[in-house]
Amino acid sequence: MRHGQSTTNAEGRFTGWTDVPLTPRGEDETVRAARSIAREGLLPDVVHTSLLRRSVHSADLALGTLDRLWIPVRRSWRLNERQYGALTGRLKHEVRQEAGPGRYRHWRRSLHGRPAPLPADALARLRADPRYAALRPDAVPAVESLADMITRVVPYWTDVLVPQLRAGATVLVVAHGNSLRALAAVLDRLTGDEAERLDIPTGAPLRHDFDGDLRPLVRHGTYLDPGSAARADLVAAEGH
Ligand SMILES: O=C(O)[C@@H](CO)OP(=O)(O)O
Repeated sequence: MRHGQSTTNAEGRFTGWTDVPLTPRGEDETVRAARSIAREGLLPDVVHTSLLRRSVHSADLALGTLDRLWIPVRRSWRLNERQYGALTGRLKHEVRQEAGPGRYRHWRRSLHGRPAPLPADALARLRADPRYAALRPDAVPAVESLADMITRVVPYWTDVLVPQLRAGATVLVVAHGNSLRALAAVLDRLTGDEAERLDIPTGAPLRHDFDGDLRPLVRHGTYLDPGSAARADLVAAEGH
């Protein structure tokens, strides 16, 4: 599940690694999402979040609603949102207007598109953030493409999520639009075109069941709430 709506989502800004809170609507989305998880009988045995508060808080709200605040939690920078570099904090509609629809789409959704990097002072501040202290400084990126994100997410899938799934656990990942696109690219074995067309709405649980070889039974998974596909189209249209 992607976190609930954040303050910068509501403003229509690129967010990336900026640590912004949820809006009241985002909190509400997350509680509703947890209710659909409960209706589906999918009580998680373990939860994973990024190091950003919109993911952490969404997971807490969901687990609180499910009365599962006690389950093991693992947080990782590998699940953080994509580093959007110089686009961080910018209004999407302004960027689209300045750069044109083709470049905007290339930067936002293509496999290899990378905008300009984060300015040096902003990168230095991020690298000094105590939450990234255990990382090699160059692991905190100045900008990332979706392909870079896939490289970042693969070890988490292989070393952390796969062993839990193999052990039969129901695993809840509460992360971000682009870290979840990267995870979907890995587990659904998406082509570049498919990854480019994938948009993930906030607070919409997406269910994946796997066979013994960890291949998804339903490619692309199934949204618990049937209205989620229409909400994904709204994400695609952001900035238009
Ligand atoms: O701003 C961001 O970090 C992401 C998610 O909110 O935006 P986009 O959907 O445009 O990749």
